[in-house]
Amino acid sequence: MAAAARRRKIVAGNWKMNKTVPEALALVRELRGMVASLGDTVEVVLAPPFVALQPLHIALEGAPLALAAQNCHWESSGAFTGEVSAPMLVELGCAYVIVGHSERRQFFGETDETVNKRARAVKAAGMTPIICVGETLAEREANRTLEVVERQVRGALTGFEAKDVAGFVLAYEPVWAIGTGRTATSAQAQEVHAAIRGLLGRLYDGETAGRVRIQYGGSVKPDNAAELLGQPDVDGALVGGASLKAGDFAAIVKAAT
Ligand SMILES: O=C(CO)COP(=O)(O)O
Repeated sequence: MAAAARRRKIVAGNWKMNKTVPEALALVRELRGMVASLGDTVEVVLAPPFVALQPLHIALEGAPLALAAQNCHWESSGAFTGEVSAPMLVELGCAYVIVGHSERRQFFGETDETVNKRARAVKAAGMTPIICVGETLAEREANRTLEVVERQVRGALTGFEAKDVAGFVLAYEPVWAIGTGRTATSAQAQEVHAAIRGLLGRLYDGETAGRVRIQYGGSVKPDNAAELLGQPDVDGALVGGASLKAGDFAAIVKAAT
């Protein structure tokens, strides 16, 4: 597809609930040099825990590494003990916010509706949502993968216009591949990515569908990244475990160049 050439690959490290602030700073010190030497053909994003955002924002000044938060609330302020809002994250230098990660859907009651509300708050604050979708093993085995993923994409994008969506990042993360070492094959990933892009074409238009970047996530490692990232509709990776080691993460970024 001609549009693929216009999509700059995006590799993001989702650190989940890992790394204290000193550990986060140490990892970034190692990563900075490794990633800088790879040029700017790939956009590189780090999603540390909330508490490390401010220190990393300072540490990353001038570095070609963007920051993402792992979640945010949909209200901009108020009586929501323990929550963090989108305007607060902008202040800390976040360009992206991950919304709807399967761990949040599984453990924290996230629904298609709340994912949509969070994505709206992210957009309203001037950041870009990285919207996660993906089926469970039971859903895949019941041949419901595309139905589930399409429902999640439609739900997350409710109320958005084409001009908003064109800049969004979606992440296809099959739940059975997350943290299991069991990666989707490149063919399985490409099938779902192409289906998502087809849906975007139906919901909006071909131009918009051609611009949305769709990451794959789920046990992406240095030894499988090139194969996955070589698929025509795979525009990057959302990396969990392997993003906690500078050498592994840099190798995955390199595979995207
Ligand atoms: O959930 C993920 C990224 O958001 C993937 O995690 P792993 O790379 O550890 O499988």
